[in-house]
Amino acid sequence: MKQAAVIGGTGYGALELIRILERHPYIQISALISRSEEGEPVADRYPHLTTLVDEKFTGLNSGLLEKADIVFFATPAGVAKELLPRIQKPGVQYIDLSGDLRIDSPDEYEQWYGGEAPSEVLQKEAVYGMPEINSEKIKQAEIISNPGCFATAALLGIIPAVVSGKASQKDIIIDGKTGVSGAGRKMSMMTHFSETNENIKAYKVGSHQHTPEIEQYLAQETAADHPVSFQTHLIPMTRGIMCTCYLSLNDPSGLHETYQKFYEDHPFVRIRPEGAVPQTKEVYGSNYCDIGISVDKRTGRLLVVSVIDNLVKGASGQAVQNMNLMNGWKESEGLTEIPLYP
Ligand SMILES: NC(=O)C1=CN([C@@H]2O[C@H](COP(=O)(O)OP(=O)(O)OC[C@H]3O[C@@H](n4cnc5c(N)ncnc54)[C@H](OP(=O)(O)O)[C@@H]3O)[C@@H](O)[C@H]2O)C=CC1
Ligand SMILES: CC(=O)N[C@@H](CCC(=O)OP(=O)(O)O)C(=O)O
Repeated sequence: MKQAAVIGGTGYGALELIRILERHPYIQISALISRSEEGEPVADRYPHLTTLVDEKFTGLNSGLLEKADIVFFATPAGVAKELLPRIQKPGVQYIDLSGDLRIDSPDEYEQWYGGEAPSEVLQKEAVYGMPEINSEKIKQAEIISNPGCFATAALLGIIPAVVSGKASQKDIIIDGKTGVSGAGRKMSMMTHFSETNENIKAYKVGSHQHTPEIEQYLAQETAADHPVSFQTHLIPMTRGIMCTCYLSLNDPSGLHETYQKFYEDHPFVRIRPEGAVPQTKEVYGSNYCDIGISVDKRTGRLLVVSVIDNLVKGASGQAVQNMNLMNGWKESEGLTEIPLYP
């Protein structure tokens, strides 16, 4: 049994971690750390956890953090890069759900995230936690930089076609759509019911922070560097991300087999039958990324539709998948939840 602590205890990512970790066979939660609800019984604040979670939220300095073998940062960008070096202890594993450690170039970090880039030492120590492309490095890592939610759906959708050379890495278009829980629990006009209900809006036009992440890890897989066009839209639903990706085809033969082969050893990526496209509801509450591919013969383009639950495969589920690999446990331990339907 290992002890896990979660920092940022009252956010959606943390609450999703609690949901998964409470049923994980090798994990005991030793600390749920909150600045805003310190001392409060978790289940009083979040009644869906009644009779399931006995712990209280604690402060950062309660002493409980020191007992943890694994520390999750479910905090906004800017927190882990400051706090992690202050609490870091040898032998403890750290998994950051934020974007702090995902971008190699300090200039790019500052351009897309704002604020000062993390220290080079910390950034270099962190391994990008996308098990489908990086599992060997994850197994050796002590610090994991958990991928962004859109970046997860987009990269898993695009990589097999581009790495195999079946589609071009140039001129890729990614149309991303997300439910409102992607914005976290904090109040904002962006996610106000009246502003989102019966509405669709494009946001962060030309400035989404996952753009350099998608470009960087695509480049790492192919050794070629090309910009992508990436645009996000807010949809009136709670959970779910869909990335519809448009790529120019080089060779349409054997595409479906290429995708199946690429993910044959990866339990959380499911390739739909040829021509079929997945919907966000079909992965709701689960750690799956479902991918559908279709060839548009008229335009010579490949259409890839990739869906995830932003809080599971897009955040906390993928974080637990990484934790499993880091500890030599079965990759799917604690993550076998079947999607909720309808
Ligand atoms: N929501 C999603 O779908 C996804 C989120 N992420 C990333 O995961 C992280 C957590 O996201 P999410 O849970 O949605 O965010 P929330 O805004 O819901 O929660 C973040 C929590 O962090 C704590 N917090 C807020 N500000 C600070 C601060 N300045 N210092 C320390 N703690 C702070 C708060 O908890 P408390 O008051 O209890 O301390 C807050 O509830 C973010 O970096 C987010 O970008 C990544 C992928 C998907
Ligand atoms: C609706 C909404 O605002 N979604 C967020 C999701 C990304 C996120 O959570 O941020 P990280 O970069 O830390 O992963 C966004 O588009 O920025």
